Amino acid sequence: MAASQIAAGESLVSKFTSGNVLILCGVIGGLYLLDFLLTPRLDASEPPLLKPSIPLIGHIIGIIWHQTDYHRIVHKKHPIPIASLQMLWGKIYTVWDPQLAQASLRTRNLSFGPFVVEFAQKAFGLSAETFAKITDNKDLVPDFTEAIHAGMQPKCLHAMNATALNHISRTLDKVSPDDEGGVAVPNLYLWVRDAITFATAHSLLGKENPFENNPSLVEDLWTFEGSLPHLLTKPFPTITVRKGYLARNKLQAVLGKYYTAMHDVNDPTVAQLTRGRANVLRGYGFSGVEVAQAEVMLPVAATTNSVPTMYWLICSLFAKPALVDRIREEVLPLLEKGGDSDPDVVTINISRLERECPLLVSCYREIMRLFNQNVSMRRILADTTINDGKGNSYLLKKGVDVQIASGIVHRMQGIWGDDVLEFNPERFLPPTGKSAGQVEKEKTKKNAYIPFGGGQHLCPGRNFALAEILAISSALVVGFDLTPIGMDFDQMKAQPAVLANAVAKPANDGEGLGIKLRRRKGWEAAEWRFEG
Ligand code: HEM
Repeated sequence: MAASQIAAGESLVSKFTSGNVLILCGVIGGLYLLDFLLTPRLDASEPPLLKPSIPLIGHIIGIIWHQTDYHRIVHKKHPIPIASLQMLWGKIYTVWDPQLAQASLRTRNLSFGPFVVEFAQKAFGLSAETFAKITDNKDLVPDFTEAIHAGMQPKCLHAMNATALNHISRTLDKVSPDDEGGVAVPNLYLWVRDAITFATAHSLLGKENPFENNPSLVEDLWTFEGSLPHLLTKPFPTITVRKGYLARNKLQAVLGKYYTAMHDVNDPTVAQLTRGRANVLRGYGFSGVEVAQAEVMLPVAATTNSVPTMYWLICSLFAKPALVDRIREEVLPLLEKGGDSDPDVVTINISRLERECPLLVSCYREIMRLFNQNVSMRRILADTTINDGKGNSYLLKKGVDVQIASGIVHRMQGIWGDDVLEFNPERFLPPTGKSAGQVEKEKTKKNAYIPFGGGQHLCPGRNFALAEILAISSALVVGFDLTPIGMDFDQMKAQPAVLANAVAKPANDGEGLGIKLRRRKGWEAAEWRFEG
C-alpha cells in the first residue's frame, strides 16, 4: 500500500473517530441536560431519590440486565430502608426495610391488579378482543382472585395434594427393588422438574389432562416459562422469542381443546382451583379457546417455584448425611405400614409432617429464605403513608409502582446473624426461650420472611407447595439413598432469579449433577402413598 494511501486512511479514521467522539459527547451532554430538566421533584416525605449512574436510563438498564439481583446491587451501595429510583422522568419506589415491606404488602391501596392485566396481554398473546374482555370488566380481576382463594380452601387443597402426591408415588415406585446398583438419573433437576410437573398438571386438570398422553408438553411448559421475561419485554416476539412463542402456542392449542370440551366443568377429578378460575372467565364471555389462552399460566404458576425449591432442598439435605439421619428419625414414627391391606404400602400423613417434623420444616423454610428472591410488584392506587414502627414514615404517591424485594430482607445480616449466607438447618426450629428480647427477635425475623409475598395477593399455593415438598422429601429420606453423580450436592450454583420467578433455578438447568437412586435396606418393596 502506498504511503499516501495509508496517510489518507489514517486521516479518515481520525476524522471518523473524532466525529464519533463529538457525537458521543453530544449524547452524554444531552442526557445530563435532560436529566437536570427531567429529574422528578419529590415531596419531602417521599422516599429519598437515588439517581442512576447513567442519567435517566441507568436503573432501567440495571433492572433489565440484573433482574431481581439489581436490588441487591443498589441496596449494597445505598443501605437505606426505602428509596425512589429515577426511571426516565418518572420513578418507582423500592422497599428494603422488613417493617415497611410488610406495611406495603398489607395495605389495599397498593395493588397487584394492574400488573395482572398488563402481564396478560403480552405473556399470553391475547387478541385485542379478548384483552378488551379483561379491561372492560373491572370486576374480572377481583372475581378471579376470589376464585383462586376459594379453590385453595383446606378441603380443595387436600384433594389437590393427595392427587399430586399419589401421582408422584408412581415415580418412586418405579425404582426397582431388584436394582441393587440403583437407578441412574442423569440430571437431578430435570428429574424433579418432570415428576412435579406431571403430578401437578394431573392434580389441576384431572384425568383428562393433556399432559398425561403427551409428555413433550412438559418441555413446552418449561420453554414457555423460561421465555416469559422475554415475551414481556422484547419487540416482535414471533421472531425474537421464537421458541417460547411456539411452545406457548402449542400449550394453548391443546388446552383450547381441553376447555372447549368442558372437561373443567364435567370431570369431577378436576381441582376446584381450575374449575373456579375458568368459571369466572367464562362468566365474562371467554370461549374455551380464550380460557386456555389465559389459563396456560396456571400450571406454570403451580410449578415454577415449587420445582427449584424441591431441588435445593434435596441438594441441601443429602449434602449432609448426619442431617438426613436426624430427619429420618423425625419422620419414621409417622409412617404407617400395611395400608390398602397390602403389607408393602407405606402411608405418609401430610398434615402430621408439618406438625411433627420441626427439623424438616425448618430446612424447608431455610431453603426458601436462601433461594427465594421474589420481587412483589404493586401500583399505588391512592396517596398512602407507611411507617416502619420506629417513628419514620414515608409518603407513597398515587400512580407510582413499588417493588418489594425479598432477596434483600432474607439476607440482612443484622436480622439473621453472621451465617446469613449459609444453610443453617436449625434456623427455623421453634424458639425455646420466651424472654422479651427473644420474642422481639422472632418478630423481626417473621417480618423479614416474605417468600410468598403478602396481603391480598399472598401466594394461595403456599400450603400446596409445603405439603408437596415435605411429602416428597420425607419419602426420599426414609426410603432411598441418593448418591451424587458428576458433582457433589453442595457444588451446584444457582443462577440469579429473573423477575418472573421467585425462586432461583440451578445454573444450566442443573446440568452436571445427576444421582444414583437406590432403595434403602428394609424399604426395598415399599409402595409410597400419601394422605391428607
Ligand atoms: C415454593 C413454591 C411457591 C412460591 C415460592 C410462590 C411464590 C409466590 C409469590 C411470591 C407470589 C406473589 C405474591 C405477591 O406478590 O404478594 C405468588 C403468587 C401466586 N402463586 Fe405462588 N408460589 C409457590 C407455589 C405456588 C403453587 C404451588 C401455586 C398453585 C397451585 C401457586 C399459585 C400462585 C398464584 C395463583 C398466585 C397469584 C395470586 C394472586 O394474584 O392473587 N403458587 N406465589
